[in-house]
Amino acid sequence: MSDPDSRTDSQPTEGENERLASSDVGASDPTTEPLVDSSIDVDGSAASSGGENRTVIESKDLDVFYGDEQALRSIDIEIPAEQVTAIIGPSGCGKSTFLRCINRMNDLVDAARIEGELRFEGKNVYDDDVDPVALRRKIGMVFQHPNPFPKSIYDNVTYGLEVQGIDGDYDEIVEKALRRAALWDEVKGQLDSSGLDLSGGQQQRLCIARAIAPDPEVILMDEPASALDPVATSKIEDLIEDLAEEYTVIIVTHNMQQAARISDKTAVFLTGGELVEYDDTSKIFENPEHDRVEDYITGKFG
Ligand SMILES: Nc1ncnc2c1ncn2[C@@H]1O[C@H](COP(=O)(O)OP(=O)(O)OP(=O)(O)O)[C@@H](O)[C@H]1O
Repeated sequence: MSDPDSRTDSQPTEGENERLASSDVGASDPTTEPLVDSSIDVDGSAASSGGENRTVIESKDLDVFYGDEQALRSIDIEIPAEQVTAIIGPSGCGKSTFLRCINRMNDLVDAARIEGELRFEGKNVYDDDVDPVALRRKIGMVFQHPNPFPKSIYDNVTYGLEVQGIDGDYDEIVEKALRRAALWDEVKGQLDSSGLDLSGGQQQRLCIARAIAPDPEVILMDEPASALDPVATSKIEDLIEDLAEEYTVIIVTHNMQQAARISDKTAVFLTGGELVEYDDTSKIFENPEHDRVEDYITGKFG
């Protein structure tokens, strides 16, 4: 086991809130080493054209270590565009670690070391010429606990646009993002109110609006509903399914019913950081290939 004191949990502490929220919308983190200047060509790559089920995220032989501890082992996966992919597995199997590799959030963890490839639109995001800030504009993130800034609802949504220097009609972008996050009707008369005055479920939808305002291609969600009540959870689940019409959504969840309800594909990670099975969600839940996966799905362990 790794030293618990050296661990930065996948869930941000209060003090890390702004730092991570800045990162979820692509802001530079001044507390880390300078990031590479050049930009990833995320718009023009040949890999970005293609039909249904084109691969957006692909890992090849991906290993992740925290110090001497290996958290992920030789992960090979191809994640399709505009679908919901769920990542499930018991606590500590590396789900959040994998998610954080995709938009290089692990750069913020000093002890983390990555080997192998993690491709976005065919480009290895760990190449020297990739700018993590540009990458995070294309790959937004939503965390377990809603983490709006202590700013107005409007400013929460525009935050990522400002830090990334994105021009445009902010009023229009804010309305579109809030509509997309199924929050507009509830907040349109109070855009100047603090985001912190919203309910937990509304705060999480505000964080989703903040993540989609810069117009990403991929949205990563780390247990986005686990801190919410059943009604708020149901709204977030409906929203996730809607978002997949336009975005590629990758969600870590402990809730197997949730994975079965909302995802198209499911990846099952098991203890030791292995990806044991990855397939259509119906196949994983109805007829998995591996006994260990069946045991996990049926609650024999985990
Ligand atoms: N910042 C860190 N420093 C050191 N070890 C870490 C760090 N983050 C995660 N780990 C270790 O890596 C392994 C995988 O952790 P990770 O949080 O990715 O698992 P998980 O499947 O998301 O767990 P959970 O479901 O409990 O959130 C665990 O052994 C964990 O202790």
